Amino acid sequence: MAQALLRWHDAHQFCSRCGQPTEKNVAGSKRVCPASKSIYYPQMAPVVITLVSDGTRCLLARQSSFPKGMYSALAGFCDIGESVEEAVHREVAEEVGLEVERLQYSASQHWPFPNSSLMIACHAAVKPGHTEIKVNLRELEAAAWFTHDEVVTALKRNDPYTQQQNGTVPFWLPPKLAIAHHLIKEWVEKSTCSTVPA
Ligand SMILES: NC(=O)C1=CN([C@@H]2O[C@H](COP(=O)(O)OP(=O)(O)OC[C@H]3O[C@@H](n4cnc5c(N)ncnc54)[C@H](O)[C@@H]3O)[C@@H](O)[C@H]2O)C=CC1
Repeated sequence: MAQALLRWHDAHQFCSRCGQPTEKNVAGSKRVCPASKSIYYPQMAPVVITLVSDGTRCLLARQSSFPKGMYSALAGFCDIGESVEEAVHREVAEEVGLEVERLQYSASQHWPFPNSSLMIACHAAVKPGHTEIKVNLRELEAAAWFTHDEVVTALKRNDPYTQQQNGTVPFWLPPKLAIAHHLIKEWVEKSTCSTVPA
């Protein structure tokens, strides 16, 4: 978190109104422009991350920039004016063409990479009978439904690169520090898909 704050100070040394240098306050919680009197506060971008389930399987996806074999839950930045619920519906529809319902908040996390984001993690159920994935190839490389057993096995893979066979890295999941890991583990442990209220 400290690094994220230092990066923000570094990138906000000048006033965007008048171009004059800004000054950091003693606590480092804001910057002030002595010329225009403008005050600048560190910013965090809200991001929704959603684990979609069809009752027995969960949907995981990967971007081409991810390490080989790694799949995660669907994530995306909230647009201005959007609620968390609206962002979840829009992101899932945009990325995999599915409609979701019964959203359930799970947890949140500050994520400093590449800039400060507030990750808001939710579970959601796909509309019954409408599970066909249409991968948006501008955003994702692949997306698929994974069974409970497949996810349990993947969670146990700490170092997938040592387990590769014929040069193929097996399916693996984000590390423990990522909220995506928490969301997936929660789904496995509590069978969240079946406990989401009807
Ligand atoms: N902690 C975790 O478990 C996870 C964290 N993440 C983080 O969530 C964030 C969003 O994930 P993705 O959509 O996959 O990221 P992404 O990096 O693929 O960004 C998608 C698009 O959003 C745009 N964008 C970048 N910053 C923005 C901002 N502040 N506001 C609005 N749009 C912005 C970019 O131009 C890009 O086209 C990333 O920062 C990623 O690192 C993603 C998955 C898991």
